[in-house]
Amino acid sequence: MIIFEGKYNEIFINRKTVIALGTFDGIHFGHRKIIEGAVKEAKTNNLNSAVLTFKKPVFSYFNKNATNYLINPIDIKTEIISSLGVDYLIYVDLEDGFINLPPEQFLEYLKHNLNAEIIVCGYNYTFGKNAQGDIEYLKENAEKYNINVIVFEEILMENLRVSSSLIRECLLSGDVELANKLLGYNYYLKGRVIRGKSLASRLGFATANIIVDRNLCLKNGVYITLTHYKGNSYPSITNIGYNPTFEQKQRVCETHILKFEKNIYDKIIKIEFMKYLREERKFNSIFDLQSRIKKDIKLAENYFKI
Ligand SMILES: Cc1cc2nc3c(=O)[nH]c(=O)nc-3n(C[C@H](O)[C@H](O)[C@H](O)COP(=O)(O)O)c2cc1C
Ligand SMILES: Nc1ncnc2c1ncn2[C@@H]1O[C@H](COP(=O)(O)OP(=O)(O)O)[C@@H](O)[C@H]1O
Repeated sequence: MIIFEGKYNEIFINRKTVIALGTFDGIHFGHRKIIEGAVKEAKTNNLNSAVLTFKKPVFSYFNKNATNYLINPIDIKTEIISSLGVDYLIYVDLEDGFINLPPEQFLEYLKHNLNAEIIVCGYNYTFGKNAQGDIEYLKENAEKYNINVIVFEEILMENLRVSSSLIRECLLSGDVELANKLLGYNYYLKGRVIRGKSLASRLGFATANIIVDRNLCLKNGVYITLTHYKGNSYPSITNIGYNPTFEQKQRVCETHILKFEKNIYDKIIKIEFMKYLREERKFNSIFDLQSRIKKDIKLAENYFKI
């Protein structure tokens, strides 16, 4: 997969493309249908598949005070899109006027810069200045540019409409199980293990720490998780937040891997979130924190039946 990023008017693709359009935060079940649709259409018509998207949701660009808006960190978004067999991934900057393009210039851009033959999007896709462009506009006007439009209908799961905003709500309220169902995969984070406060010897539990974006829409607290390291997966327990007991400044994701004793500093780990257990709390002493973590570990052992 070739990745383009930056100013929209500096991006050019020579080959003819089928382009999936959307913000695709979460790359949930519905998003994957759209992207897989573009890949399939490209194969059938001997074209190249592309995804035109952004690194963060458009509303976070308009509302500079927005927090906790992001489902996927960017490397994970890229990884999932790549796994779907896409040829070109285009991350357009939100800062340089792209989202304010009048609808006809948007179509012109798709044709002249990105060589679009077919565009694929979801039923509620909007684009351009003040979201003036919608599916109706595309259907009526794309023909002038020799572009075919394929629209995917909404997807329901347990009578709920699968959407990024519903998944954000689930993750922010601790309902990881429902978020995982709607995503169609278990929510995960990935990162390089860094050095922390080196409290394991005092606390009795080693924790592998990775830095997380402060705007990830994942509720702070303790989770039952599955940690992947070097091709193996291990039951684990993870705290995400600011360690109020120690008044830490940085948001950290700390994982104690059960029945595991290895130095994994600087190694990449992947943490899959299975179940939210409790809020992060300020404890009066390390001893109190320690006995609560023992309880958390018991809960994880019961969950994994180990
Ligand atoms: C399962 C688990 C639960 C935790 N719960 C809390 C908590 O409620 N409050 C808190 O301040 N820190 C909590 N922590 C974080 C610990 O304070 C932190 O892991 C410890 O200070 C070690 O930090 P270090 O890895 O930087 O040395 C938890 C850690 C784990 C692994
Ligand atoms: N069961 C385990 N779970 C997580 N990390 C472990 C485990 N056993 C050993 N480690 C190692 O110990 C390190 C964490 O030790 P810790 O004293 O908590 O230090 P730090 O504060 O630097 O994270 C991890 O980064 C990892 O290399």
